[in-house]
Amino acid sequence: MQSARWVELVLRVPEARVETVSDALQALDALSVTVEDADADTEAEQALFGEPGLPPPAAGWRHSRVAALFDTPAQAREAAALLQVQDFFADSVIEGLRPVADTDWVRLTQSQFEPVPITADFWIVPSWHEPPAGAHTVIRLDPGLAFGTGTHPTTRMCLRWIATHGMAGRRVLDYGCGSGILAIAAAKFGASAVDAVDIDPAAVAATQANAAANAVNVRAGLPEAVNATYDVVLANILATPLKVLAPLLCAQVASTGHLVLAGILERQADELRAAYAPWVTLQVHDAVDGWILMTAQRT
Ligand SMILES: C[S@@+](CC[C@H](N)C(=O)[O-])C[C@H]1O[C@@H](n2cnc3c(N)ncnc32)[C@H](O)[C@@H]1O
Repeated sequence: MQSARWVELVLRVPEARVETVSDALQALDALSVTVEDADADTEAEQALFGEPGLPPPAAGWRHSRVAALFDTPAQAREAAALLQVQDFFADSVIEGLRPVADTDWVRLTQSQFEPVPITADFWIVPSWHEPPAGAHTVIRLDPGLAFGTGTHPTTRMCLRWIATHGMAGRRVLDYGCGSGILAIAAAKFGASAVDAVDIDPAAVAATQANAAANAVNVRAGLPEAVNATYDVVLANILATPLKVLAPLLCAQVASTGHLVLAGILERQADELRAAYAPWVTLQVHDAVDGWILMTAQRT
């Protein structure tokens, strides 16, 4: 059994008061203050993020659960008593105190990232795990700043496509590379040259580091760096940017080359097909958890 190391004071606070209450908790010597959606997983839950390029539907949650960490229960109770007599606290509620165990945070985080199977013998394996028996192709990847640890269905579908479509000798472009996972997979499966680009410089740096850690050759850079055509162009972004990028991505697919698109929801298949129709005929190749993989081959 782990003993309680700290205590958390938990409050329910309306949107307009979150900043004031958080500031007051800091002033009352809280070690940390965290804010989450108090209505999460209920009918009252509201999305805060819109589609890319569109404004968010709301600036903040209607009600927040504010949790302030204190060293001792006495400090937490004293903070609660002081807050309760403030005018700005009138429409907030004290939900209670809860003990916080002294956890091994590194181990806890690591335990949430297990090896991910893509096919029977192709696995994504965090550096602190031994590769499973029978894993002939392994990408070593730790959760980091960039998207793409192999756990998201869109990434897994792209990886499965790469693993089952013979990359040997092919020139591959990973457009929107994130962690570089697709580029690294293409290189591991024998691609002769792999370029990876992203608008986010942190993703470019992550791709370079991850490629080096996996001992593969990937040329990573910003999108402006691309001026060639490829046998395979992979882009796991989202439907809206994919539609905008249609002419550019199609221009990068060589004759008889493949275009592989992910980040698309099932209901968006027709819009994507229409956006790419002037150049290629997209087809749904795979589907996982409401996401689809769309592919096309240039003639
Ligand atoms: C969903 S992540 C995919 C990462 C990785 N390729 C994977 O499959 O897991 C999308 C990436 O595309 C990048 N991105 C978004 N819009 C882009 C654009 N217009 N041009 C290039 N990269 C873009 C983002 O910065 C992000 O790293």
